[in-house]
Amino acid sequence: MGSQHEHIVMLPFMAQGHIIPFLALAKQIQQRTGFTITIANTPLNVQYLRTTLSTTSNDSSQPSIRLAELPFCGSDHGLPPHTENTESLSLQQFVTFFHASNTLQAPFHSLVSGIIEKEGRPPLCIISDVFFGWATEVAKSLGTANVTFTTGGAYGTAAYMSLWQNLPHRATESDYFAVPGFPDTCRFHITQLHQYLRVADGTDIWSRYFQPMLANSLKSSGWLCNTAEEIEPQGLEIFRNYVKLPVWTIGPLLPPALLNHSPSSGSISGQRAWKVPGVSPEKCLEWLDKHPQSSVLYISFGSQNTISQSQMMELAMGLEDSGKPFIWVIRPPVGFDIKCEFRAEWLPEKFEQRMADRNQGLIVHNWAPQLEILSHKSTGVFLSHCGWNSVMESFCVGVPIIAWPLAAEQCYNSKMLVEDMGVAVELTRGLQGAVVRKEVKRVIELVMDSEGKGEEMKKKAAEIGEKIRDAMREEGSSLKAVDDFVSTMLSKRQGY
Ligand SMILES: O=c1ccn([C@@H]2O[C@H](COP(=O)(O)OP(=O)(O)O[C@H]3O[C@H](CO)[C@@H](O)[C@H](O)[C@H]3O)[C@@H](O)[C@H]2O)c(=O)[nH]1
Repeated sequence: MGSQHEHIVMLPFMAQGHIIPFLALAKQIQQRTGFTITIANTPLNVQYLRTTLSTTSNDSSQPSIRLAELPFCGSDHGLPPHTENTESLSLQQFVTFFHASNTLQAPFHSLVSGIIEKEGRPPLCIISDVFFGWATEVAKSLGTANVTFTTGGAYGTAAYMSLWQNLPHRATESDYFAVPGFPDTCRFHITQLHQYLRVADGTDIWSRYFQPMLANSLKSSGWLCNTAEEIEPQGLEIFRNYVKLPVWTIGPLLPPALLNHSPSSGSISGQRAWKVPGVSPEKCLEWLDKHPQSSVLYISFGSQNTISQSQMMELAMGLEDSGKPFIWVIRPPVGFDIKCEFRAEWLPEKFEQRMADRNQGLIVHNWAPQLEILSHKSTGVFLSHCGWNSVMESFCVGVPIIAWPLAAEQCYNSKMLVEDMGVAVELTRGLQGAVVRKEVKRVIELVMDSEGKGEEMKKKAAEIGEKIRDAMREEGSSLKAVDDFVSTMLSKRQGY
């Protein structure tokens, strides 16, 4: 399709949950068009991208995905040195990091100018993260188009945008409230708002980042959304009505090995660079091999969230009481430096040893080979914070979810999974949410014991998995949307 010499520049936000789908999108477009793609990011993220590209790719398209470094120095903004990704942030550093990310605008402008100088014309378009609203200004000043990519789903992104753009929210604890853009029958609860959003009024430090960023991204030429028409039709209707711009549903962007996975094909392997040493994929897989089919609960709160120490204790006790096998990825609890070493005191006395002796639990520190674990036949349920990538990865292999949303749009993802899709049960929400060992045990048993609710959720997860595979097939809706997006950009080129 189109000219081989077209060039697209991509700018993901500096977070694993954003970089991973951006890279998958770059590969998808590159393979379908032969265009050159440049992914711009800060040096450490570029290093990760380079390693991932060299680990996972054995095709000749590689040289056409270029990586460009944008200078960024965390310590200039009061952040610890080498802070370039949300995975290394403590909770209170997030807002500083978000504001600091605005300083990438000037180097990004220079990068795109340099490309124009070299190639004699602007790139076909800039695909920028929803968190880099200023990319619309860069694109406009350099005579190219800007398309915003949300790495979340449609429902979650629409709720997130509407809630930040329609401040304040002053419902009382018992109150449900309407959210502009959502049907009146679809009410949200105050506990579904992150603590920052509950007090935001447009003048606070969080609103001062989010409001202009979202307003700017609504000035782009259109949106790419990491979902498929078949997965969340209502969410897409709400999202399209909200942004009032073309929306291409090009996802969910998952590794081909996961999309082609079947229960009989065994766990997939080697999909990503190893970010932080936790435990080797081999050790996880060996451990899983020792457990019966669908018997293991996998627990992870994604790449940037964690829970409180008291919640961690209750979760551990509930797990032990349930007797179910589990793999639990543990990041330091709230209040501890995110880079600090694992400490046994976060868990009940001798918990890790006891779980190992009984072969009940495997604790993984910081980062696990998630795709390998989810695609293993022994994994039956995922206790997840409901980051969109985790949700899609889980359904792709037919694994239902116990939801514990923590931040960003996760509460809205969870709401849709529980209320509209019936594919998750919510254990609790946020850092303030009550977690009691008895309830942990009850919910685990409800979902993991094969009769009734658990069985129904598993069936629904597998159905969504089928929809994902359909959308991502050659003639499927999502690949058609990629082609349509590229054709639209090519036909618009003359207009810029
Ligand atoms: O130990 C780990 C932890 C994570 N991952 C991978 O990292 C990604 C994490 O993405 P996601 O599940 O979406 O969670 P977050 O990292 O929290 O993602 C951020 O970005 C998402 C996409 O915009 C949002 O939906 C989330 O709310 C936001 O927190 C997934 O691909 C995981 O497979 C691993 O491989 N190993």
